[in-house]
Amino acid sequence: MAEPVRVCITGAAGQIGYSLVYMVGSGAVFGADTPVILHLLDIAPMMSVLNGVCMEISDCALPCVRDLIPTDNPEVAFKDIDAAFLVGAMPRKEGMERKDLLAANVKIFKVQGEALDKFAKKSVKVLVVGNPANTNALICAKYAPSIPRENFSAMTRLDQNRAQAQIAQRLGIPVMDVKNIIIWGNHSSTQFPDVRHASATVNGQKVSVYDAIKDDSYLKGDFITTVQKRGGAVIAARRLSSAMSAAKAACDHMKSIWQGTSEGQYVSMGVFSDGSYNTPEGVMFSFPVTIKDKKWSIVMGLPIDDFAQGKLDATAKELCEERDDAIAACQN
Ligand SMILES: NC(=O)C1=CN([C@@H]2O[C@H](COP(=O)(O)OP(=O)(O)OC[C@H]3O[C@@H](n4cnc5c(N)ncnc54)[C@H](O)[C@@H]3O)[C@@H](O)[C@H]2O)C=CC1
Ligand SMILES: O=C([O-])CC(=O)C(=O)O
Repeated sequence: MAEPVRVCITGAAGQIGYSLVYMVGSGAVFGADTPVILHLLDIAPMMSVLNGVCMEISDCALPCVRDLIPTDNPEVAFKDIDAAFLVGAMPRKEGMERKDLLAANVKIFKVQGEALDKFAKKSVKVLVVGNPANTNALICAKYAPSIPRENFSAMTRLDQNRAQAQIAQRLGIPVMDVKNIIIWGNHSSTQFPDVRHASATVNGQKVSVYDAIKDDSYLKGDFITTVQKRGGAVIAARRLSSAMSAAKAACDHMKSIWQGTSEGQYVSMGVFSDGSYNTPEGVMFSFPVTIKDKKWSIVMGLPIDDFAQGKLDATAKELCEERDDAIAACQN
């Protein structure tokens, strides 16, 4: 068996945590032959619930789980970790936008950035899930200056999965036959789910999604708004935000980092913008990326038409506003 990977999951006593701890423990992310030591962080009042989660994980008798470390102490949670899923944060309720969570959540990511800086391995890969995810990831990285900023990313994989599922359902094909849908920008209702470069395999033939769907007004209208508003639709239906699908997407995201992307395929994640595609440098912008040896590269050279450029500009503007609000909130 390989060397154990130390993995921290924050908010481990919460909704997403309940699915995520199991999925990571089952070997779905780091591989069925890789043992994991799970560092599970939550706040002090949740320790009894967290102990219950640990009892259940133990009762699952998962071969990959080498050890469980439940704690309310960030030093213990982040000590020498290789990977972190930063989930612990307040979820939104009906009627809120994700950015309404900024004031409540951003300081958590400041404190956790400082703790990662002190205690985690410098090679740690940090995935931020807690909302507003892009801006929380930016703040977390800012307060962890000794860790390369490329090691931080924000989750838009749930949006990618949602978009892929919508297209597959519309075409009546399996989800795996839809490839390379892109989520640009913020994990918010300004995100741009883009199928212009995506392909679908229909009746054994690989064609562009545009040619397969043959409905421009759907692809530029209802498709985009359905994906943008899917989180809100789940909240309206469940009275709780997406949890199982969020945990699955977090696993997909970290697995892409750990195991790389396959030839010809890209995935979307919020990463530091270097100004590519005329986006504002330094915000955490969701781009299509390929990954090799745990390092991501933005897919370059995709043509952007006027419609797409308008969408990119709108989500970029929102990210700049969130960044400014978050930096101000951290100084109070
Ligand atoms: N990026 C994405 O695609 C998605 C993001 N989310 C976000 O994920 C976050 C968590 O969602 P749920 O699990 O549904 O919420 P939840 O309320 O069920 O669980 C959150 C857990 O985090 C804990 N927590 C709070 N402050 C903490 C801290 N400082 N350190 C450690 N743990 C802390 C809470 O005690 C709680 O157990 C929310 O912000 C939600 O909006 C949810 C779905 C998708
Ligand atoms: O919508 C929410 O607040 C939770 C979330 O981020 C999602 O489901 O995409």
